[in-house]
Amino acid sequence: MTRITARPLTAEAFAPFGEVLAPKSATVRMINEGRCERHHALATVQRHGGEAIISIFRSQPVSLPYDCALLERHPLGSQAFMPLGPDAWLSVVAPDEGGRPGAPLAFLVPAGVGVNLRAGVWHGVLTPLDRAADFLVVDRDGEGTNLEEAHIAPVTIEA
Ligand SMILES: NC(=O)N[C@@H](O)C(=O)O
Ligand code: NI
Repeated sequence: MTRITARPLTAEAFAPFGEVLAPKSATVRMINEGRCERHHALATVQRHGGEAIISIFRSQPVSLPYDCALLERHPLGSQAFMPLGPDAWLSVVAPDEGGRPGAPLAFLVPAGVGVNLRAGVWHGVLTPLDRAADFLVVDRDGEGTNLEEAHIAPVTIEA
């Protein structure tokens, strides 16, 4: 079975798949009479028709080593995950190769950091680590099929 190691999340490494959602000095706009930093437009909500919605995902965890055998993508819209709790979590993504996922990559996402997956990006379903967790999720709802799943040869993700 293929084994991969979860790697630290960086904006550069994640750029082919989406954006990192974390305070970023380059985007700061001072608002509220100077009392608040607005970290502006860290990512864009993509949607083809339908509407952008905000949900909370209350997910059971996984633990490393984790066997990932199912990836999915949302062709009609982006999907952003922002943890509401104090824990680090795992984001699994993969390039597209002729309509199927290529070799997955696993990113360790620090506590308090989120990601926005661009429309059509292959990813593993939400994977909190070791403890159940709540995530704020911004994605697209509406007409059309916005979920495509791909069963892959299991990949074991290690710390
Ligand atoms: N299916 C669903 O809403 N969740 C997945 O898209 C996921 O990425 O967790
Ligand atoms: Ni998804």
